[in-house]
Amino acid sequence: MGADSKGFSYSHVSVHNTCKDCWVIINAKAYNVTSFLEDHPGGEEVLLAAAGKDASEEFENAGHGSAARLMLDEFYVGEVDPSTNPTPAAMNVSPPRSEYDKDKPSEYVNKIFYLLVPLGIMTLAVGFWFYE
Ligand code: HEM
Repeated sequence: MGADSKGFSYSHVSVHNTCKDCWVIINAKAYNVTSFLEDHPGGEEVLLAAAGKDASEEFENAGHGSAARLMLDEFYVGEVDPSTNPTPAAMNVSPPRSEYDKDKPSEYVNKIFYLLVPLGIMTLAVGFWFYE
């Protein structure tokens, strides 16, 4: 199974996930970084953790500079067909909001409420004090 006109599938890349055969996907391109594991300035652990997977986000988040981006060419093995991506995140589909996120607005409203109640009581108390 190799790269056809659409490139490698995600499942093809996912089998290259060991220290002796390590590929990563960055921006829909597959890179064979096996020979680079020991030399990677960010450590081999991070590359191994991303082995066989889409590491686009991790790559961007690590703040790689132009040197790192230029190095990518050295390890390029082919395009990856985005339609074979098993995770929706990389296909730019935002995941459904979790239960936790759904609670967020009401938590915020609660906090304002807790602040407003003592403030209201204080205003009333000061009002009574002045009008007595
Ligand atoms: C083919 C892929 C990669 C190449 C060629 C590469 C190359 C480099 C290079 C040259 C640096 C030194 C700093 C710089 O020039 O920007 C670096 C740093 C770093 N890389 Fe990568 N990298 C790759 C993939 C990754 C991935 C997938 C991750 C995370 C999962 C990662 C995490 C890091 C981190 C955390 C540093 C910072 C190290 C520090 O500042 O101490 N890298 N990488």
